[in-house]
Amino acid sequence: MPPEDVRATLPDQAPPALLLQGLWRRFGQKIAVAGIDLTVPAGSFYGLVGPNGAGKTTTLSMATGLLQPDFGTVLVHGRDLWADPVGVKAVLGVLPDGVRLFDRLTGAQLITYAGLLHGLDRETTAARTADLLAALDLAADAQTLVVDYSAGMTKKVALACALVHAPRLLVLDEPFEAVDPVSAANIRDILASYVASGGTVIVSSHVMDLVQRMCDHVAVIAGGHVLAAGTVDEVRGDASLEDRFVELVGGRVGGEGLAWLRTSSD
Ligand SMILES: Nc1ncnc2c1ncn2[C@@H]1O[C@H](COP(=O)(O)OP(=O)(O)OP(=O)(O)O)[C@@H](O)[C@H]1O
Repeated sequence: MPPEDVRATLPDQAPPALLLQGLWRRFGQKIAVAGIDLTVPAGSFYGLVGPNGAGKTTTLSMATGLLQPDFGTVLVHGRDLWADPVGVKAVLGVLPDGVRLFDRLTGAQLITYAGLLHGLDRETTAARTADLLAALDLAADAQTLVVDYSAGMTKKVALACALVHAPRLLVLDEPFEAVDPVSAANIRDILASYVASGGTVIVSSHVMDLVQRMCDHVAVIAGGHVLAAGTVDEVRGDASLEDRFVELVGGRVGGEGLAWLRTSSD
């Protein structure tokens, strides 16, 4: 068979889980995101790293339907998010930064609410809520109001809400912030098995070591631009991800400043 006929018999290549094309966003005079292009392959565990104020949260907010871009397109598994936000959000799980939750509900009620909102039936929602509370070590606090949760518990219950409908793409902004090491390890296991079963995770983090160990792809962004993107090995080369990050981003200021802060007089 000639090669072109062979190609015709192959299924179309699956689109990436997330494709960002030419995303821009300005807040007043501040350009937070200045033309970001990113391809997140389906089935990847993708890290998004960058210094404070780099534009990570703004990018992820635009990628998940929380913030309208000034320009650019967002395709989730080939579907235009901003053309069909309701349809696309059905396959999307989001843990936004600085989550505002209905915190007068208990943890169990909040996860149940998220499940029902996504159209799950009551039985499935109840079973998944119990599973998630156990997996995230929240079962003992299932009947506690979320307003009385600690920062880490709040993060975990928000993650449960992002997972309850078994999305195809999970977008997590700083999921490990304020979370204790045991819970973090449990969350990493949950995410690793989710990816192994075909799901895609994109996660922002400031912890380079974690991203290097956990993710297979990474993008470094600063000043609203992508500085480097690809597999973790491609981006870091022979260095650690942390060293490569510092090399790309710069900004080390040395220890000479703040002389007034030194307590010794000599
Ligand atoms: N609602 C807003 N109004 C005005 N400026 C904003 C707003 N949101 C973000 N910015 C600005 O846009 C830039 C990018 O912010 P963003 O929160 O996306 O950064 P980030 O990479 O997530 O930072 P961090 O790592 O500190 O969380 C910053 O300069 C920030 O001050």
